[in-house]
Amino acid sequence: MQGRKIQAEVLLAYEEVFPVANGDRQSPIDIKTEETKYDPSLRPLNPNYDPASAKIILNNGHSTSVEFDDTVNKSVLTGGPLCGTYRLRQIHFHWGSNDEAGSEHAVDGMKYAAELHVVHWNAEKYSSFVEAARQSDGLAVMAVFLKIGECNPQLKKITDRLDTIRIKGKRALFTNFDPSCLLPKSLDYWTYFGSLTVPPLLESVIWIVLREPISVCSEQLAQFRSLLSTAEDEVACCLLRNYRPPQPLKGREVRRN
Ligand SMILES: CC[C@H](CNC(=O)c1ccc(S(N)(=O)=O)cc1)c1ccc2[nH]ccc2c1
Ligand SMILES: [Zn+2]
Repeated sequence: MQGRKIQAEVLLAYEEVFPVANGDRQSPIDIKTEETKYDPSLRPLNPNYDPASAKIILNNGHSTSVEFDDTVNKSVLTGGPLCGTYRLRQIHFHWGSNDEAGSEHAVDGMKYAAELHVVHWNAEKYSSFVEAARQSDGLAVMAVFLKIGECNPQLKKITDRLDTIRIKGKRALFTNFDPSCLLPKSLDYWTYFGSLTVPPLLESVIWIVLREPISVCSEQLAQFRSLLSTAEDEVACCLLRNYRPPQPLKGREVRRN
């Protein structure tokens, strides 16, 4: 019982530091497909990425990300639920300590093995990512579920580089990469208003969750788990899981195209 008491106290402290953690539009959520609403005004998604925008692959201690040059409108997302042009900033992944869980969003209570996030910001209205991250329509994140199955040859371009960035803070050149290669055939989606799923949990994200998953094999997930959450001078600790559990919907609507 002692453990539970401490855990509750830690959780309380966390919510005191990040009151928004209890906000009205927190992410991720469990998408109850029967309650989603078809919206004929939703347009097709139109990702348009230039592989030359890819710059580096990074281990930031809580995930691995590929960072893109977001100083010009070279790689953008338009269409879908979005008004205007959202500029690609980075992609990153969430996974679990085993193949049974690891995605952040769930579908009718079911979790996938992992989840890819493609992060964009509203460069039409705001002058930087950090400024956009404080606005209710500042960010647009496309989420793609990773389902256990065949090894994914496109994902291999990323998992094959993870051994060069095992330690937190490590980065390596990573260019000539178009993240569209990680998208499923169908770009059908659900969309809702939410937040970052990592502190500072800012409520500035228009979420676009693709309905069709892509494949990943156990060996590729094991490579993600072998990343370290610790820096050079610290005792090595593997990044076994980095997903936030689903948060209360608080009356929000989830629309589908
Ligand atoms: C504004 C926060 C940001 C760091 N965090 C992120 O970029 C981020 C992006 C996406 C997601 S998810 N899982 O929801 O897709 C979670 C976190 C960030 C970026 C630059 C900064 N410079 C100073 C502070 C600072 C904070
Ligand atoms: Zn994420």
